[in-house]
Amino acid sequence: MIQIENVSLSYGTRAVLHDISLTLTERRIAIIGANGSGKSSFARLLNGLLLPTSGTVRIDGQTTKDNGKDIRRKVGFVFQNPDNQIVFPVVEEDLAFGMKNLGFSKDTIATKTTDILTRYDMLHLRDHPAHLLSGGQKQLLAISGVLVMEPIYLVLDEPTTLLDLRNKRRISAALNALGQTIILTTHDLDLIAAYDRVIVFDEGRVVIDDTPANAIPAYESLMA
Ligand SMILES: Nc1ncnc2c1ncn2[C@@H]1O[C@H](COP(=O)(O)OP(=O)(O)OP(=O)(O)O)[C@@H](O)[C@H]1O
Repeated sequence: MIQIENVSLSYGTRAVLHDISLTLTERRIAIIGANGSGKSSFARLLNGLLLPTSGTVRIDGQTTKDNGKDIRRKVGFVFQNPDNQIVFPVVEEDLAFGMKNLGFSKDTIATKTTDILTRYDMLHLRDHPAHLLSGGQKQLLAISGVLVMEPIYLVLDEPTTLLDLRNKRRISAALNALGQTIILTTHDLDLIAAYDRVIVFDEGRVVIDDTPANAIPAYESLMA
């Protein structure tokens, strides 16, 4: 369970999130809102990439402030642009990096690499230069690099924004098939139509928190 208790966030003197309290228990949660409404900042609070200026973010009882290492293991984070996440030149090396850091054995790393590449039809790309992958393949590699570390929660910041329709659908299907709890920010309302919960941010505040059937039309009215 993720508990956000009276969380505010400022960058210097600029306040961008204001006194947010939420308990996140559903398996599929979407965060939507206008540009600059604070979605990415909120997402980054969930795995301790950012710490609140005031208030507390608690993951299964542990605060992000005091348990950074555990939290980053539990809460995987996928950035909007996979180029910011893929750090090694070859696909296999990039997947191995996080697992090596966690102390996984060579055999485990090899098996998990084969498994995840097979799952996403990319086994033939094992020795391929990562920068030559297509946009969709890069995003799948970025997601794979997080999944092999076995997070319980997966936070994704606009995972389909840079993708064409075919790749959007591919990523959407890949996410739907996962057992993890997913929290994602997006402008892609089709992606979240079957989600359990949609939270709408406006100027750093939660203004709608409902099912997609209710929240999406309410958001569209807000933006009209
Ligand atoms: N590192 C930073 N330093 C200062 N201000 C920042 C920083 N990151 C974001 N901001 C500001 O915080 C506010 C919220 O930004 P954030 O990226 O969280 O919004 P967002 O809803 O994700 O926007 P978008 O839909 O455009 O990605 C914006 O006004 C932005 O300019």
